[in-house]
Amino acid sequence: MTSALSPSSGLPGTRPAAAAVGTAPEAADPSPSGTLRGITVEWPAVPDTQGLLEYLVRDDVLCWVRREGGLAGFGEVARFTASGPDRFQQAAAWWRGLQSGADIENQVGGPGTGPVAFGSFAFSYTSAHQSRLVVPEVLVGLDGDRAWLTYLTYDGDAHLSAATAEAALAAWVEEISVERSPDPADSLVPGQVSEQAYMDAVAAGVERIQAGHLSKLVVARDVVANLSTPIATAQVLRELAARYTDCWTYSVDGLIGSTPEMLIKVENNVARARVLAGTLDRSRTQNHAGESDTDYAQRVLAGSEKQRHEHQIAIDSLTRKLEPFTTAMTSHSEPFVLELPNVWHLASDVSAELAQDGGQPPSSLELAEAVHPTAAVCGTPTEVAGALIRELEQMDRGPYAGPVGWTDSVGNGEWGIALRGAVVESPQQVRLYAGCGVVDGSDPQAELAETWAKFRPMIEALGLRR
Ligand SMILES: C=C(O[C@@H]1C=C(C(=O)O)C=C[C@H]1O)C(=O)O
Repeated sequence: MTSALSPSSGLPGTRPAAAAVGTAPEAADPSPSGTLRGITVEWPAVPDTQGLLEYLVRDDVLCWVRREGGLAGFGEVARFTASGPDRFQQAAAWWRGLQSGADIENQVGGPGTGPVAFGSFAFSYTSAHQSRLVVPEVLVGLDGDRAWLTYLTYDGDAHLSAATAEAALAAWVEEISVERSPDPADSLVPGQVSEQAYMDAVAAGVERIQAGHLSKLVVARDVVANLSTPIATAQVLRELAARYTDCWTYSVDGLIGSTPEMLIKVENNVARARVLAGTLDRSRTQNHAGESDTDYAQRVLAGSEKQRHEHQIAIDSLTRKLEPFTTAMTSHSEPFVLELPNVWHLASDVSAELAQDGGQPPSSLELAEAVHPTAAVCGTPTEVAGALIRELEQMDRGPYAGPVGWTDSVGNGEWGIALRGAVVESPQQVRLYAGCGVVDGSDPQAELAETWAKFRPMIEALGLRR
């Protein structure tokens, strides 16, 4: 297990582009010097037309965006990295420590105001990948008609006001990242898990399920995009956010994507989750004459014993892990069909009142740790599935299928599951990940096809073809 801590003095606009996820963490630094100071002010200047998408202009933007709302962060005043089984607890302790000495004037209040950390956590406690929390210097937040701007600094002489916050933001967005056009020389090549290896792993998973070792397993693979010119991350994020409006578009330090699955959201003592399991590729289902798309998806997904079984396993795993933290929990009695541009999913929304243990409800980060990994991305039982994933996939998932999102200083936050995404390993190399739930009766060829449907959002946003 390792951990590293580093601050940055962060004059507005002076930091280089954020390191890609695949690179080594910055050298450990003892602690940020001085006091973290900050201000959150109302921000009436967010444009009506595209909302937060207007701020996805730099490749190093930190973001969490859905339907024009969410958070966009610039620069960096502090970061924490860790790996191993304690990565969540270490990150939570560091985050609490950072707050305890901070001097913040929060004129707005509510989730996402005051200091915010964006984060991404490795799927596995065995992963070499560094989980991280990154605290931006400037943050723009938009939630319905509430918009705010936060400016943080370790500079004891900095004047904190709406005007200086605005100037700090202006300095960051002055320099806009270049766009790129698709190039015929761009290519998509097999990653660590070839198509054949993937199908073999699915078949082996089905055998173990039939032998009674477990009831569900999620098997994933990767493909690599080799780009002839550097990726234009901001452009990719804007495309994802504009197209996948029901998803949460994320960007944390080179981990980018648009996830349809909410692991856990905490807002004022209420926790919510969106559980997905059960998938139908929309591109393969053109001919269902006489039946509407929705009826067709409803019949094939909700009407399928196999899909419902897989879905129920995923819900049970979440509710079982969430239950100890709650006083009441509700979920749809029937899953609904979530329509995305690439696929339909069977979906269930869960919401729960959080228990106030000694006056303090659990934070979003604590809950993310408690519920990760759900059966939607690992399997059931968790330990058996986790060990089998390591044995069969033979790849380090890194941050794929781990929690990605943000937390504020009072524990509100949103942690999605890092799906339908990619890791920018270098400006011209991007690794995409996708996986499928395997149960008794799963067909390796069909699961392979489903991974292509799940790669599609990133493939298209990168301007590639299969
Ligand atoms: C594992 C992924 O997706 C998960 C698996 C699903 C399934 O098998 O039906 C559906 C949604 C997600 O919970 C992925 O997108 O990589």
